[in-house]
Amino acid sequence: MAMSASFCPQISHYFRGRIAYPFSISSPNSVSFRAFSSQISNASAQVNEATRVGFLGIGIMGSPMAQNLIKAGCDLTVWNRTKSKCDPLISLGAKYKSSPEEVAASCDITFAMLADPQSAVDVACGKHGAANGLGPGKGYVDVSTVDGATSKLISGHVKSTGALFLEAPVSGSKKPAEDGQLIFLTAGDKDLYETVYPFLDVMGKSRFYLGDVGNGAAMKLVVNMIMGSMMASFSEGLLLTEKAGLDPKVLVEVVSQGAISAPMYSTKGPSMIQSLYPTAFPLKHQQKDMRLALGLAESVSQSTPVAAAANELYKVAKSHGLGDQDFSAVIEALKAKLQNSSNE
Ligand SMILES: NC(=O)C1=CN([C@@H]2O[C@H](COP(=O)(O)OP(=O)(O)OC[C@H]3O[C@@H](n4cnc5c(N)ncnc54)[C@H](OP(=O)(O)O)[C@@H]3O)[C@@H](O)[C@H]2O)C=CC1
Ligand SMILES: O=CC(=O)O
Repeated sequence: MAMSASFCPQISHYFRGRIAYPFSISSPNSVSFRAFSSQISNASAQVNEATRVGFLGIGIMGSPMAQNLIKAGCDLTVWNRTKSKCDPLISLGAKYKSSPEEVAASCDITFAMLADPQSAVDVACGKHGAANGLGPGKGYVDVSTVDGATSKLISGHVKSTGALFLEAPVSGSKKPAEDGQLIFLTAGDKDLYETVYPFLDVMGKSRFYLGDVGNGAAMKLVVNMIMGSMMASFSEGLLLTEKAGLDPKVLVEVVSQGAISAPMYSTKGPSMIQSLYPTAFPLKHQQKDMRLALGLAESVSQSTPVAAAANELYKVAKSHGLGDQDFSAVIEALKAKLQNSSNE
């Protein structure tokens, strides 16, 4: 889907003290909407403390996001499949309910941060799922990374109750989640976007409103497709440096000073050199995102050979039991390939 965007800072305007940039995006496939981007500061984020907020899915991302909502003074109710992960939040003042349905029934706005499409659908639409507790005047905000079709399915269930729906996947990992520095890629009910943006501002540093449900999911998948390919390529570079008799630590330094510098190389490179992969973004989720991004590309008949090759590496890494390690462990799949070819 070839898109053209015109970015017009000269018509930027202040939006409740935050810098906001409206800009138009049109696509030959008939998508035409006004995207809205806003850069924000957590310090100025003001939440309505009377709003009852729910949070479903207390994993690597959900836990710090929920913690930031509590710190901002939110009346927060949490649920997680594995209840023990809620305990630290309960000790910080969160309430607990024993099903997504009960959380949604007792809250005005419910956020969900689930692993993948299946869990996002189960939690929203399954037995005792959130949709059973939703109704007019309520909102459901799914911040999980899923594909557009899944998001539309969840939206349909939510909206059939009379509630509003917003998809809002995030770019940014464990540390940005802890620091309230996530980037929200939202789409769906604009009224709900207007209601929840103060809560997004507590958890993030910027937000984009991208129009119809599916556009936020698609943007997130494109970003993660690029990220997955970058990490696979960086892994090849680290191993090639070593094979060529050079110091990979110097490669990390050289890369950090040039045009291809990216925080991910500087933060993950040193531990990758030591074969350490402390989990910030689980490899199984990166492979899920590559798979969903390839599905998106297929749906618009775009060839993505680089991402397809990278996806194969993530699949190999997963098959070696590395799914719960950080996605930088993809380098181990390349090491295994090198080992196999040197044995031949
Ligand atoms: N980690 C990262 O850097 C980032 C992750 N994301 C995306 O955010 C989402 C969450 O990621 P993250 O927090 O890292 O992942 P985790 O694996 O740490 O957490 C996943 C969450 O989903 C829950 N879950 C999984 N399966 C089910 C199920 N069948 N029914 C109910 N709940 C289920 C887990 O519950 P339980 O605790 O019981 O297992 C847990 O709360 C993913 O979509 C990921 O792609 C987006 C940006 C960055
Ligand atoms: O989805 C992962 C991220 O770092 O963003």
